[in-house]
Amino acid sequence: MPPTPCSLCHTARALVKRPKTGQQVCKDCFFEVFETEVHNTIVEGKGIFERGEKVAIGASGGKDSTVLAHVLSVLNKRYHYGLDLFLLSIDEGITGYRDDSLETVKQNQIEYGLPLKILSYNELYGWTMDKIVEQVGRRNNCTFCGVFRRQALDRGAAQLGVDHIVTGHNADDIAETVLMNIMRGDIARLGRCTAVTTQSEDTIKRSKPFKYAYEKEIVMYAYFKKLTYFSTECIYSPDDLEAIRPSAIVDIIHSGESFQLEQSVQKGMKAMQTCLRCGYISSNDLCKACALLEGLEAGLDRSALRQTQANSSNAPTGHRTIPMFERYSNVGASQPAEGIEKAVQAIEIK
Ligand SMILES: Nc1ncnc2c1ncn2[C@@H]1O[C@H](COP(=O)(O)OP(=O)(O)OP(=O)(O)O)[C@@H](O)[C@H]1O
Repeated sequence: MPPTPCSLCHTARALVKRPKTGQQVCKDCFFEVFETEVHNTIVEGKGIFERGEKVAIGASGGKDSTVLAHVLSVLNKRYHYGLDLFLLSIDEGITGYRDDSLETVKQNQIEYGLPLKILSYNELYGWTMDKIVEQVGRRNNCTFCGVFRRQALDRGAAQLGVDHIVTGHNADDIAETVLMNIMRGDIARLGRCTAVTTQSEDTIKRSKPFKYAYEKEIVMYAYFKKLTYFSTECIYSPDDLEAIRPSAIVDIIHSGESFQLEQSVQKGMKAMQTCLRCGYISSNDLCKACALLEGLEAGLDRSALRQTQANSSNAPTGHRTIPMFERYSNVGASQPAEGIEKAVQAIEIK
């Protein structure tokens, strides 16, 4: 059988079938469409960046944030965005996982020539995830990690004097979040989770340039570009987390986008304030991280999760606390794993 020609350039041999469109394309055209689609997401509407903006890339060393760092560096030069890019990594303190992935980020720092800042949970909260899991067990540890990471990224950005954080959340992640919010009936989050950029008063701007990028295509891009990334799943993630995957990813995102929040519902939603104890943005007297930390410090196990009603501005004597949040306090990278190779080979046209 003669080789299939690329459906875009019609000259080179098609090497892959795009998971997003089914088009059979050559490697160069795949790179080109992938990068152009990310650029389109970035410039759509008002655009997510402002010229000269300082932007921190949330860098975990995994495929998504590694490809994001690479593609943003490329697009920044190609389209003259004029961005000042940084890598920002949060070290959750997970032995045998984050310590290894941080080595990958350090390699990316050299490869992309971007400054890197690492901020650890230990430094910020006095707790590592290893210690938290020892105390609360594995079942609910993701709640602690998620709350702590969100705030740690904001604090790391503030220390860098950066006003904008971009993360590698992809279309599959967003589709999953849309479904979870529909199932939970969480209208407020449903409204927010499909936005490319989110920012409320006093919070650091967050954007997801990979909103429409399929996870499989991100993996393909990393594989064909031979990027250095870390491909192990978090050792504390529950086994069934990704067992159910939606197929019509973009359709789900679009259905989430079309949900409109009635004004009467919006009025009933809690107003944001700042945490009485650490000054971070919060909808309660204490932010979630301070409330969780108080439970941990009190020696509680899984019930620490329910201790979110604490509301005193003073922490109990002897408890560790989080430093005050100040926006402008301190202005101042492995081979693809076998599994990934197999996944790419499955969609490669032989
Ligand atoms: N420890 C971290 N430090 C900095 N940013 C992080 C960290 N963990 C996650 N992020 C950011 O949040 C995004 C989504 O994180 P998630 O845990 O869902 O990882 P993922 O889908 O495996 O992404 P990746 O492949 O980049 O690890 C990442 O792409 C990255 O931008």
